[in-house]
Amino acid sequence: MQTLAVVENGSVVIGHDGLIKAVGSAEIIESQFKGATFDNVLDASGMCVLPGLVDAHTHPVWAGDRVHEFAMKLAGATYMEVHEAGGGIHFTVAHTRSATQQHLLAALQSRLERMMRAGTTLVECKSGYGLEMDTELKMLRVIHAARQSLPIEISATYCGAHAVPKGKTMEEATQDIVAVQLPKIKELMASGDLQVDNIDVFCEKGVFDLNSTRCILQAGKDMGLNINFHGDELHPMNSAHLGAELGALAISHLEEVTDDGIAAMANAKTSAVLLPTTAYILKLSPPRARDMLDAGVIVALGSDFNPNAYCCSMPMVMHLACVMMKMSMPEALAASTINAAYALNRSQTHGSLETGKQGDLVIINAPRWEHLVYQFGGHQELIRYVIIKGEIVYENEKVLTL
Ligand SMILES: N=CN[C@@H](CCC(=O)O)C(=O)O
Ligand SMILES: [Zn+2]
Repeated sequence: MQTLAVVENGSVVIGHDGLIKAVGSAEIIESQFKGATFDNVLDASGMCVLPGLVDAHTHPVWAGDRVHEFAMKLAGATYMEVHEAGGGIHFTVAHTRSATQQHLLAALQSRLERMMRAGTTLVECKSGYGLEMDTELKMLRVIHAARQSLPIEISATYCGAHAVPKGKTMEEATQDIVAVQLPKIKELMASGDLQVDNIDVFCEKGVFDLNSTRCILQAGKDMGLNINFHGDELHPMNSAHLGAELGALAISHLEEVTDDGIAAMANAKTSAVLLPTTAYILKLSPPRARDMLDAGVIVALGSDFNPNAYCCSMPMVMHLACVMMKMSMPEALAASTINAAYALNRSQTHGSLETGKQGDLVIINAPRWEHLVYQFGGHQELIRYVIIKGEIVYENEKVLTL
């Protein structure tokens, strides 16, 4: 992760199938493609071409913002105090349950477009503000519809165990998920009505304990979903051990992971999806990225976009990861591209500029790629083009000239 393969004076060729046909020295590629005709040629002289960014953790389908709770937290309330008082996830659940599918889709599309303008070309999107079958399905359908209407690529996650719904015990909620919700999702996946990739649980004191988490994740795995869950965020829960044991692809947060948990994840090749925005907003001690990297854990990053952490920008996440979690800029970029693709089981096709992979690019108007991390909040002026499968999905004519 420390050594990125930076090509000076490079070219990249993307075919009509959206895949990279060649990448490397411009001189070699020019002679290789002599006489070829191209639909479009972009002159990126003086600019940098990076792989499209991958956001490995978001909650982008919801109604009702929580700006009032931001004020409460600034005044000293903790995340769990707000949650236990019926706010937090419960507030968003009430608003999302009563929102129409159409309203949720319009909100999701505008958030995804915002992410795309910040360079994200592949994003994980969770359900989890329904906590009962109808609303969870409504959210998954909205994610499915966004996938069909926008070029940004989506990895969909069922997160019906995001909180214990009001009026149910944890055991009852677990039973409902395993015996009612997951079988229905399985049926809709089989008929092609839904495409769900991952299963998630918020494994936390006062939410889902280790046993319930195990039971839900195992049931999801049995129907072919990748395990990708919230663990060891506010309290050490042994989530890392559980994830390693179940063959989880990813565990998010991990602010409170133990040394043993880190070793178990490294051994099992379970990636850590670290979310600096959450630690920043909730004033948590930042996840121990350095210890994880030193132990050989596959570290990825995500924006954690949700009504608690309203951030759509992976460049800002990379900056925070460097400053708060002591990651280097190359590590932050690898964590937001190839490693984030790994967390979503897409590293064979996404996350780097290699022949045969998908032609997803971010082109910035700066002489060094590091500007994308360094210019905090400056991505709107820096990003010149965003390209997905060889198509320009965002073009910004107002880029700054340095
Ligand atoms: N920790 C649990 N879930 C989210 C927060 C969701 C919310 O507060 O609405 C997270 O990843 O930070
Ligand atoms: Zn989350």
